[in-house]
Amino acid sequence: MARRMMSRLGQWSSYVFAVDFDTNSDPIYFALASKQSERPQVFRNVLADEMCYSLHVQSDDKIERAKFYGGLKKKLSKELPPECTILEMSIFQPNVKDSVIKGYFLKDASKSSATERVLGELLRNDPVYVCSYLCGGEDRQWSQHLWSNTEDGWVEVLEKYCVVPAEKPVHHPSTLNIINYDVFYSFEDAYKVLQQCVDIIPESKAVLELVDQRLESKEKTDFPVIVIEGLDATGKTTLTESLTEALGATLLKSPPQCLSPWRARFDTEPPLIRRAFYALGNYLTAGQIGQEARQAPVIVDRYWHSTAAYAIATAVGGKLGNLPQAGSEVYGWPGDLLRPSLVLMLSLSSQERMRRLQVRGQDKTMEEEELEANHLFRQKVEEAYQRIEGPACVTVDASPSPDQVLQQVLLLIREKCHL
Ligand SMILES: Nc1ncnc2c1ncn2[C@@H]1O[C@H](COP(=O)(O)OP(=O)(O)O)[C@@H](O)[C@H]1O
Ligand SMILES: Nc1ccn([C@H]2C[C@H](O)[C@@H](COP(=O)(O)OP(=O)(O)O)O2)c(=O)n1
Repeated sequence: MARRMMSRLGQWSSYVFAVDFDTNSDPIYFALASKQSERPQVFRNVLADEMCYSLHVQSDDKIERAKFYGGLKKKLSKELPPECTILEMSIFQPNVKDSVIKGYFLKDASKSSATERVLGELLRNDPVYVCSYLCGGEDRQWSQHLWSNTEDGWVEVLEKYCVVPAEKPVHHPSTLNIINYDVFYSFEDAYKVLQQCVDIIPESKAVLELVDQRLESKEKTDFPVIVIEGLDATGKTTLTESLTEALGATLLKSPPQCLSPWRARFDTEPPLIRRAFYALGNYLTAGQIGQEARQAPVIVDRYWHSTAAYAIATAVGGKLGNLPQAGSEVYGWPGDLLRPSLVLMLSLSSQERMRRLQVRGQDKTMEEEELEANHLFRQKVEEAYQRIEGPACVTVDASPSPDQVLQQVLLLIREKCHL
Protein backbone atom coordinates (compact mmCIF):
# COMPACT_ATOMS: atom_id res chain seq x y z
CA MET A 1 0.00 0.00 0.00
CA ALA A 2 2.76 2.43 0.96
CA ARG A 3 4.52 1.68 -2.31
CA ARG A 4 1.32 2.33 -4.29
CA MET A 5 0.85 5.63 -2.48
CA MET A 6 4.35 6.68 -3.33
CA SER A 7 3.86 5.77 -6.93
CA ARG A 8 0.58 7.63 -7.30
CA LEU A 9 1.83 10.75 -5.62
CA GLY A 10 4.95 10.45 -7.74
CA GLN A 11 2.75 10.23 -10.82
CA TRP A 12 0.48 13.14 -9.96
CA SER A 13 2.86 15.45 -8.12
CA SER A 14 3.64 17.45 -11.25
CA TYR A 15 -0.06 17.69 -12.17
CA VAL A 16 -2.58 20.38 -11.35
CA PHE A 17 -6.34 19.89 -11.12
CA ALA A 18 -8.67 22.56 -12.51
CA VAL A 19 -12.40 22.77 -11.84
CA ASP A 20 -14.64 25.17 -13.79
CA PHE A 21 -17.11 26.35 -11.19
CA ASP A 22 -18.14 29.32 -13.31
CA THR A 23 -17.38 29.79 -17.05
CA ASN A 24 -16.94 33.54 -16.58
CA SER A 25 -14.16 33.26 -14.01
CA ASP A 26 -10.92 31.34 -13.71
CA PRO A 27 -11.07 27.68 -12.72
CA ILE A 28 -10.09 26.71 -9.19
CA TYR A 29 -6.66 25.13 -9.34
CA PHE A 30 -5.41 22.59 -6.80
CA ALA A 31 -2.73 19.96 -6.41
CA LEU A 32 -2.25 16.85 -4.25
CA ALA A 33 0.18 16.58 -1.36
CA SER A 34 0.91 14.23 1.50
CA LYS A 35 0.80 17.14 3.98
CA GLN A 36 -1.61 20.05 4.35
CA SER A 37 -0.72 23.49 3.16
CA GLU A 38 -0.89 26.62 5.28
CA ARG A 39 -3.50 27.93 2.83
CA PRO A 40 -6.02 25.10 2.98
CA GLN A 41 -9.17 26.88 1.80
CA VAL A 42 -9.21 25.53 -1.74
CA PHE A 43 -12.97 25.41 -2.31
CA ARG A 44 -14.01 28.27 -0.07
CA ASN A 45 -17.05 30.17 -1.47
CA VAL A 46 -17.88 27.57 -4.11
CA LEU A 47 -18.84 24.50 -2.07
CA ALA A 48 -21.41 24.48 0.67
CA ASP A 49 -22.56 21.35 2.43
CA GLU A 50 -22.28 19.15 -0.66
CA MET A 51 -20.67 15.80 -1.31
CA CYS A 52 -18.10 16.12 -4.09
CA TYR A 53 -16.65 13.63 -6.54
CA SER A 54 -14.45 13.64 -9.62
CA LEU A 55 -14.25 11.33 -12.60
CA HIS A 56 -11.45 11.01 -15.14
CA VAL A 57 -11.14 8.87 -18.21
CA GLN A 58 -8.34 6.36 -17.88
CA SER A 59 -7.22 5.15 -21.32
CA ASP A 60 -4.11 5.47 -23.46
CA ASP A 61 -6.18 5.31 -26.63
CA LYS A 62 -7.00 8.80 -27.92
CA ILE A 63 -10.13 7.76 -29.84
CA GLU A 64 -11.48 5.66 -26.96
CA ARG A 65 -10.85 8.56 -24.57
CA ALA A 66 -12.68 11.05 -26.82
CA LYS A 67 -15.65 8.73 -27.41
CA PHE A 68 -15.97 7.77 -23.77
CA TYR A 69 -15.63 11.32 -22.44
CA GLY A 70 -18.38 12.55 -24.79
CA GLY A 71 -20.75 9.75 -23.77
CA LEU A 72 -19.93 10.07 -20.08
CA LYS A 73 -21.65 13.45 -19.67
CA LYS A 74 -24.87 12.10 -21.20
CA LYS A 75 -24.72 9.03 -19.00
CA LEU A 76 -24.09 11.08 -15.83
CA SER A 77 -26.89 13.54 -16.64
CA LYS A 78 -29.27 10.65 -17.14
CA GLU A 79 -28.35 8.53 -14.14
CA LEU A 80 -27.35 10.94 -11.37
CA PRO A 81 -29.93 12.57 -9.05
CA PRO A 82 -31.08 15.97 -10.40
CA GLU A 83 -29.51 17.73 -7.36
CA CYS A 84 -26.10 16.74 -8.70
CA THR A 85 -24.27 19.46 -10.67
CA ILE A 86 -21.79 18.27 -13.31
CA LEU A 87 -18.83 20.62 -13.84
CA GLU A 88 -15.96 20.37 -16.30
CA MET A 89 -12.62 19.49 -14.82
CA SER A 90 -9.14 18.67 -16.10
CA ILE A 91 -5.84 17.39 -14.82
CA PHE A 92 -2.76 18.77 -16.55
CA GLN A 93 0.93 19.58 -16.25
CA PRO A 94 1.17 23.38 -16.21
CA ASN A 95 2.13 24.74 -19.64
CA VAL A 96 2.99 21.25 -21.00
CA LYS A 97 1.37 20.47 -24.35
CA ASP A 98 -0.70 17.32 -24.72
CA SER A 99 -0.77 16.71 -20.95
CA VAL A 100 -4.50 17.21 -20.32
CA ILE A 101 -6.76 14.46 -19.00
CA LYS A 102 -10.37 15.60 -19.08
CA GLY A 103 -12.96 14.79 -16.50
CA TYR A 104 -15.95 15.98 -14.50
CA PHE A 105 -16.37 17.31 -10.98
CA LEU A 106 -19.68 16.55 -9.28
CA LYS A 107 -21.31 18.70 -6.61
CA ASP A 108 -23.97 16.54 -5.05
CA ALA A 109 -26.61 18.12 -2.85
CA SER A 110 -28.94 15.11 -3.00
CA LYS A 111 -27.91 13.50 0.30
CA SER A 112 -28.85 10.15 -1.25
CA SER A 113 -26.75 7.08 -1.84
CA ALA A 114 -27.75 7.04 -5.52
CA THR A 115 -24.68 9.02 -6.61
CA GLU A 116 -22.21 6.61 -4.98
CA ARG A 117 -24.09 3.70 -6.53
CA VAL A 118 -23.83 5.19 -10.05
CA LEU A 119 -20.13 6.00 -9.58
CA GLY A 120 -19.39 2.53 -8.18
CA GLU A 121 -21.05 1.02 -11.22
CA LEU A 122 -18.94 3.19 -13.54
CA LEU A 123 -15.78 2.22 -11.70
CA ARG A 124 -16.58 -1.47 -12.13
CA ASN A 125 -17.44 -1.31 -15.82
CA ASP A 126 -15.71 1.65 -17.46
CA PRO A 127 -12.20 3.09 -17.89
CA VAL A 128 -12.47 5.79 -15.19
CA TYR A 129 -10.74 7.08 -12.08
CA VAL A 130 -13.26 8.01 -9.38
CA CYS A 131 -12.41 10.19 -6.36
CA SER A 132 -14.44 11.66 -3.55
CA TYR A 133 -13.59 14.86 -1.66
CA LEU A 134 -14.12 15.45 2.03
CA CYS A 135 -13.76 18.51 4.17
CA GLY A 136 -12.97 17.82 7.79
CA GLY A 137 -11.15 18.74 10.97
CA GLU A 138 -11.12 21.96 12.88
CA ASP A 139 -9.40 23.88 10.11
CA ARG A 140 -11.83 22.51 7.47
CA GLN A 141 -9.11 20.94 5.28
CA TRP A 142 -10.03 19.16 2.04
CA SER A 143 -8.77 15.71 1.13
CA GLN A 144 -9.12 13.60 -2.01
CA HIS A 145 -9.91 9.89 -1.80
CA LEU A 146 -9.17 7.66 -4.79
CA TRP A 147 -11.62 4.78 -5.18
CA SER A 148 -10.65 1.26 -6.09
CA ASN A 149 -12.54 -1.89 -6.93
CA THR A 150 -12.05 -4.85 -4.59
CA GLU A 151 -12.04 -8.39 -5.91
CA ASP A 152 -15.50 -9.12 -4.50
CA GLY A 153 -17.01 -6.13 -6.29
CA TRP A 154 -17.04 -3.59 -3.45
CA VAL A 155 -15.57 -0.15 -3.70
CA GLU A 156 -12.89 0.92 -1.22
CA VAL A 157 -10.75 4.00 -0.79
CA LEU A 158 -7.30 3.16 -2.06
CA GLU A 159 -5.38 6.33 -1.39
CA LYS A 160 -5.96 9.61 0.36
CA TYR A 161 -4.25 12.96 -0.29
CA CYS A 162 -4.44 16.50 0.96
CA VAL A 163 -5.88 18.98 -1.48
CA VAL A 164 -3.67 22.07 -1.61
CA PRO A 165 -4.01 25.31 -3.64
CA ALA A 166 -2.04 25.59 -6.90
CA GLU A 167 -0.92 28.63 -8.90
CA LYS A 168 -2.84 29.80 -11.95
CA PRO A 169 -0.83 28.57 -14.99
CA VAL A 170 0.31 30.94 -17.76
CA HIS A 171 -1.65 28.95 -20.37
CA HIS A 172 -5.26 27.99 -19.68
CA PRO A 173 -5.40 24.15 -19.56
CA SER A 174 -7.92 24.01 -22.42
CA THR A 175 -5.25 25.40 -24.79
CA LEU A 176 -2.72 22.62 -24.14
CA ASN A 177 -4.31 19.86 -26.22
CA ILE A 178 -5.51 21.81 -29.29
CA ILE A 179 -2.91 20.46 -31.71
CA ASN A 180 -3.99 17.11 -33.17
CA TYR A 181 -7.10 16.97 -30.95
CA ASP A 182 -9.05 19.96 -32.25
CA VAL A 183 -6.96 21.29 -35.11
CA PHE A 184 -4.88 19.23 -37.55
CA TYR A 185 -1.94 20.80 -39.29
CA SER A 186 -1.32 18.14 -41.95
CA PHE A 187 -3.39 15.86 -44.15
CA GLU A 188 -1.79 12.81 -42.58
CA ASP A 189 -2.72 13.75 -39.00
CA ALA A 190 -6.41 14.16 -39.87
CA TYR A 191 -6.44 11.08 -42.08
CA LYS A 192 -5.01 8.89 -39.29
CA VAL A 193 -7.91 9.79 -36.97
CA LEU A 194 -10.55 8.67 -39.45
CA GLN A 195 -8.55 5.53 -40.25
CA GLN A 196 -8.66 4.61 -36.56
CA CYS A 197 -12.45 5.15 -36.54
CA VAL A 198 -13.27 2.73 -39.35
CA ASP A 199 -14.46 -0.01 -36.97
CA ILE A 200 -16.56 2.20 -34.71
CA ILE A 201 -17.89 4.62 -37.36
CA PRO A 202 -18.40 2.68 -40.62
CA GLU A 203 -19.08 5.95 -42.52
CA SER A 204 -15.38 6.81 -42.09
CA LYS A 205 -14.55 4.27 -44.78
CA ALA A 206 -16.63 6.06 -47.42
CA VAL A 207 -15.08 9.40 -46.46
CA LEU A 208 -11.56 7.95 -46.67
CA GLU A 209 -12.32 6.46 -50.10
CA LEU A 210 -13.37 9.87 -51.40
CA VAL A 211 -10.33 11.47 -49.86
CA ASP A 212 -8.07 8.83 -51.45
CA GLN A 213 -9.36 9.90 -54.86
CA ARG A 214 -8.80 13.62 -54.22
CA LEU A 215 -6.98 15.70 -56.79
CA GLU A 216 -3.53 16.93 -55.85
CA SER A 217 -3.20 20.70 -55.82
CA LYS A 218 -0.18 22.71 -56.88
CA GLU A 219 1.12 25.39 -54.56
CA LYS A 220 0.60 28.19 -57.06
CA THR A 221 -2.67 28.66 -58.95
CA ASP A 222 -3.01 30.40 -62.33
CA PHE A 223 -6.06 32.47 -61.30
CA PRO A 224 -6.72 34.09 -57.90
CA VAL A 225 -8.51 32.11 -55.17
CA ILE A 226 -10.72 34.20 -52.87
CA VAL A 227 -12.17 32.74 -49.66
CA ILE A 228 -15.23 34.28 -47.95
CA GLU A 229 -15.48 33.64 -44.22
CA GLY A 230 -17.74 34.71 -41.36
CA LEU A 231 -20.27 33.46 -38.85
CA ASP A 232 -23.55 32.00 -40.08
CA ALA A 233 -25.94 34.61 -41.59
CA THR A 234 -23.26 37.24 -42.16
CA GLY A 235 -24.05 37.06 -45.90
CA LYS A 236 -21.52 34.54 -47.27
CA THR A 237 -23.95 32.77 -49.61
CA THR A 238 -25.37 36.08 -50.89
CA LEU A 239 -21.91 37.53 -51.51
CA THR A 240 -20.23 34.43 -52.96
CA GLU A 241 -23.03 34.10 -55.53
CA SER A 242 -22.93 37.72 -56.68
CA LEU A 243 -19.13 37.73 -56.67
CA THR A 244 -18.99 34.58 -58.77
CA GLU A 245 -21.21 36.22 -61.36
CA ALA A 246 -19.38 39.55 -61.31
CA LEU A 247 -15.98 37.95 -61.81
CA GLY A 248 -17.00 35.07 -64.09
CA ALA A 249 -15.51 32.86 -61.37
CA THR A 250 -16.16 29.29 -60.19
CA LEU A 251 -17.86 28.83 -56.80
CA LEU A 252 -16.67 26.11 -54.43
CA LYS A 253 -17.23 25.40 -50.73
CA SER A 254 -15.68 23.52 -47.86
CA PRO A 255 -16.77 20.94 -46.87
CA PRO A 256 -17.48 20.09 -50.52
CA GLN A 257 -20.85 18.83 -51.74
CA CYS A 258 -19.58 15.24 -52.00
CA LEU A 259 -19.20 15.10 -48.18
CA SER A 260 -22.78 16.27 -47.43
CA PRO A 261 -24.20 12.74 -46.93
CA TRP A 262 -21.83 12.28 -43.96
CA ARG A 263 -21.67 15.74 -42.42
CA ALA A 264 -24.59 15.32 -40.01
CA ARG A 265 -23.16 11.99 -38.86
CA PHE A 266 -19.76 13.49 -38.03
CA ASP A 267 -21.36 16.53 -36.39
CA THR A 268 -22.57 14.19 -33.61
CA GLU A 269 -19.04 12.91 -32.90
CA PRO A 270 -16.64 14.29 -30.27
CA PRO A 271 -14.34 17.16 -31.40
CA LEU A 272 -11.35 14.90 -32.23
CA ILE A 273 -13.33 13.01 -34.90
CA ARG A 274 -15.60 15.83 -36.04
CA ARG A 275 -12.72 18.24 -36.61
CA ALA A 276 -10.66 15.61 -38.47
CA PHE A 277 -13.64 15.22 -40.85
CA TYR A 278 -13.77 18.98 -41.58
CA ALA A 279 -9.98 19.11 -41.95
CA LEU A 280 -10.15 16.43 -44.66
CA GLY A 281 -12.96 18.41 -46.34
CA ASN A 282 -10.49 21.26 -46.86
CA TYR A 283 -8.04 18.96 -48.68
CA LEU A 284 -10.84 17.74 -50.97
CA THR A 285 -11.82 21.35 -51.70
CA ALA A 286 -8.14 22.23 -52.26
CA GLY A 287 -8.00 19.58 -55.01
CA GLN A 288 -11.06 21.12 -56.68
CA ILE A 289 -9.61 24.63 -56.33
CA GLY A 290 -6.37 23.55 -57.99
CA GLN A 291 -8.32 22.16 -60.93
CA GLU A 292 -10.75 25.07 -61.37
CA ALA A 293 -8.21 27.85 -60.87
CA ARG A 294 -6.54 26.83 -64.14
CA GLN A 295 -9.48 28.27 -66.06
CA ALA A 296 -10.94 31.09 -63.96
CA PRO A 297 -10.84 32.84 -60.58
CA VAL A 298 -12.27 30.71 -57.75
CA ILE A 299 -14.54 31.90 -54.91
CA VAL A 300 -14.63 29.61 -51.85
CA ASP A 301 -17.41 29.66 -49.23
CA ARG A 302 -15.61 28.79 -45.93
CA TYR A 303 -12.20 27.07 -45.82
CA TRP A 304 -9.37 26.61 -43.31
CA HIS A 305 -10.20 29.71 -41.23
CA SER A 306 -13.63 28.23 -40.39
CA THR A 307 -12.17 24.86 -39.51
CA ALA A 308 -9.53 26.27 -37.18
CA ALA A 309 -11.53 29.17 -35.67
CA TYR A 310 -14.60 27.14 -34.67
CA ALA A 311 -12.42 24.31 -33.36
CA ILE A 312 -10.26 26.62 -31.24
CA ALA A 313 -13.24 28.63 -29.94
CA THR A 314 -15.05 25.44 -28.92
CA ALA A 315 -11.99 23.91 -27.29
CA VAL A 316 -10.98 26.95 -25.25
CA GLY A 317 -13.10 27.23 -22.14
CA GLY A 318 -14.14 30.41 -20.34
CA LYS A 319 -13.08 33.94 -21.12
CA LEU A 320 -11.85 35.50 -24.39
CA GLY A 321 -8.51 36.05 -22.67
CA ASN A 322 -8.02 32.27 -22.40
CA LEU A 323 -7.46 32.00 -26.18
CA PRO A 324 -3.83 31.32 -27.10
CA GLN A 325 -1.98 34.60 -27.74
CA ALA A 326 -1.82 36.02 -31.27
CA GLY A 327 1.23 34.53 -32.98
CA SER A 328 0.79 31.14 -31.28
CA GLU A 329 1.46 28.11 -33.45
CA VAL A 330 -2.20 27.08 -33.19
CA TYR A 331 -3.07 29.92 -35.58
CA GLY A 332 -0.63 28.68 -38.25
CA TRP A 333 -1.63 27.42 -41.72
CA PRO A 334 -1.07 23.70 -42.48
CA GLY A 335 2.11 23.39 -44.56
CA ASP A 336 0.49 21.00 -47.06
CA LEU A 337 -2.81 22.85 -47.67
CA LEU A 338 -3.26 25.10 -50.72
CA ARG A 339 -3.13 28.75 -49.67
CA PRO A 340 -5.72 31.12 -51.14
CA SER A 341 -4.77 34.50 -52.62
CA LEU A 342 -7.14 36.42 -50.34
CA VAL A 343 -9.38 35.65 -47.33
CA LEU A 344 -12.20 38.05 -46.46
CA MET A 345 -14.15 37.78 -43.21
CA LEU A 346 -17.65 39.27 -43.14
CA SER A 347 -18.32 40.93 -39.82
CA LEU A 348 -21.67 42.03 -38.41
CA SER A 349 -22.99 43.30 -35.09
CA SER A 350 -24.73 40.54 -33.14
CA GLN A 351 -28.09 42.40 -33.38
CA GLU A 352 -27.99 42.54 -37.20
CA ARG A 353 -26.80 38.94 -37.42
CA MET A 354 -29.70 37.83 -35.20
CA ARG A 355 -32.12 39.85 -37.33
CA ARG A 356 -30.88 38.12 -40.50
CA LEU A 357 -31.06 34.71 -38.85
CA GLN A 358 -34.69 35.40 -37.91
CA VAL A 359 -35.57 36.68 -41.39
CA ARG A 360 -34.08 33.55 -42.88
CA GLY A 361 -35.92 31.48 -40.29
CA GLN A 362 -34.13 28.24 -41.08
CA ASP A 363 -33.20 25.45 -38.77
CA LYS A 364 -29.92 26.22 -37.16
CA THR A 365 -27.19 23.74 -36.41
CA MET A 366 -26.71 23.04 -32.70
CA GLU A 367 -23.52 25.00 -32.90
CA GLU A 368 -25.30 28.03 -34.33
CA GLU A 369 -27.89 27.80 -31.56
CA GLU A 370 -25.05 27.82 -29.13
CA LEU A 371 -23.60 30.88 -30.86
CA GLU A 372 -26.86 32.65 -30.32
CA ALA A 373 -27.04 31.71 -26.68
CA ASN A 374 -23.41 32.34 -26.10
CA HIS A 375 -22.11 35.74 -26.96
CA LEU A 376 -18.73 34.79 -25.56
CA PHE A 377 -18.35 31.87 -27.93
CA ARG A 378 -19.18 34.11 -30.93
CA GLN A 379 -16.52 36.58 -29.80
CA LYS A 380 -13.98 33.76 -29.50
CA VAL A 381 -14.74 32.53 -33.04
CA GLU A 382 -14.27 36.03 -34.49
CA GLU A 383 -11.11 36.65 -32.48
CA ALA A 384 -9.64 33.31 -33.57
CA TYR A 385 -10.54 34.15 -37.22
CA GLN A 386 -8.54 37.35 -36.89
CA ARG A 387 -5.49 35.65 -35.37
CA ILE A 388 -5.11 32.95 -38.04
CA GLU A 389 -2.18 33.58 -40.36
CA GLY A 390 -0.71 32.48 -43.66
CA PRO A 391 -2.83 34.21 -45.18
CA ALA A 392 -4.52 36.32 -42.50
CA CYS A 393 -8.08 37.44 -43.21
CA VAL A 394 -9.17 40.94 -44.09
CA THR A 395 -12.28 42.03 -42.17
CA VAL A 396 -15.14 43.44 -44.24
CA ASP A 397 -18.09 45.36 -42.77
CA ALA A 398 -21.07 43.27 -43.90
CA SER A 399 -23.79 45.61 -42.62
CA PRO A 400 -24.44 47.70 -45.80
CA SER A 401 -26.81 46.49 -48.55
CA PRO A 402 -25.84 43.38 -50.55
CA ASP A 403 -24.79 45.51 -53.52
CA GLN A 404 -22.69 47.84 -51.39
CA VAL A 405 -20.93 44.87 -49.79
CA LEU A 406 -20.27 43.43 -53.26
CA GLN A 407 -18.79 46.73 -54.53
CA GLN A 408 -16.61 47.06 -51.46
CA VAL A 409 -15.32 43.51 -51.90
CA LEU A 410 -14.73 43.95 -55.66
CA LEU A 411 -12.56 46.97 -54.86
CA LEU A 412 -10.56 44.95 -52.34
CA ILE A 413 -10.08 42.10 -54.81
CA ARG A 414 -8.92 44.48 -57.56
CA GLU A 415 -6.46 46.06 -55.17
CA LYS A 416 -5.06 42.84 -53.66
CA CYS A 417 -5.35 40.37 -56.55
CA HIS A 418 -5.04 42.76 -59.49
CA LEU A 419 -8.20 41.39 -61.09
N1 LIG B 1 -25.89 42.79 -47.13
C1 LIG B 1 -27.04 42.30 -46.66
N2 LIG B 1 -27.98 43.10 -46.12
C2 LIG B 1 -29.14 42.61 -45.64
N3 LIG B 1 -29.46 41.30 -45.64
C3 LIG B 1 -28.57 40.45 -46.16
C4 LIG B 1 -27.31 40.88 -46.69
N4 LIG B 1 -26.63 39.81 -47.13
C5 LIG B 1 -27.40 38.73 -46.87
N5 LIG B 1 -28.57 39.11 -46.30
C6 LIG B 1 -29.67 38.24 -45.86
O1 LIG B 1 -29.26 37.66 -44.61
C7 LIG B 1 -29.56 36.28 -44.55
C8 LIG B 1 -28.27 35.45 -44.40
O2 LIG B 1 -27.47 35.56 -45.56
P1 LIG B 1 -26.66 34.36 -46.18
O3 LIG B 1 -26.02 34.88 -47.44
O4 LIG B 1 -27.53 33.15 -46.30
O5 LIG B 1 -25.55 34.14 -45.04
P2 LIG B 1 -24.54 32.93 -44.75
O6 LIG B 1 -24.29 32.21 -46.04
O7 LIG B 1 -23.31 33.64 -44.24
O8 LIG B 1 -25.19 32.09 -43.70
C9 LIG B 1 -30.33 35.96 -45.84
O9 LIG B 1 -31.71 36.03 -45.54
C10 LIG B 1 -29.90 37.07 -46.79
O10 LIG B 1 -30.89 37.35 -47.75
N1 LIG C 1 -14.45 24.56 -43.88
C1 LIG C 1 -15.23 24.37 -42.81
C2 LIG C 1 -16.58 24.72 -42.84
C3 LIG C 1 -17.36 24.53 -41.71
N2 LIG C 1 -16.81 24.00 -40.60
C4 LIG C 1 -17.61 23.80 -39.39
C5 LIG C 1 -17.39 24.88 -38.37
C6 LIG C 1 -18.73 24.92 -37.68
O1 LIG C 1 -18.76 23.84 -36.74
C7 LIG C 1 -19.73 24.60 -38.75
C8 LIG C 1 -20.33 25.86 -39.39
O2 LIG C 1 -21.02 25.50 -40.48
P1 LIG C 1 -22.55 25.91 -40.73
O3 LIG C 1 -23.16 24.91 -41.61
O4 LIG C 1 -23.22 26.25 -39.44
O5 LIG C 1 -22.36 27.26 -41.48
P2 LIG C 1 -23.00 27.80 -42.79
O6 LIG C 1 -24.42 27.37 -42.79
O7 LIG C 1 -22.14 27.25 -43.88
O8 LIG C 1 -22.82 29.30 -42.62
O9 LIG C 1 -19.00 23.83 -39.71
C9 LIG C 1 -15.46 23.67 -40.60
O10 LIG C 1 -14.96 23.18 -39.58
N3 LIG C 1 -14.70 23.85 -41.71
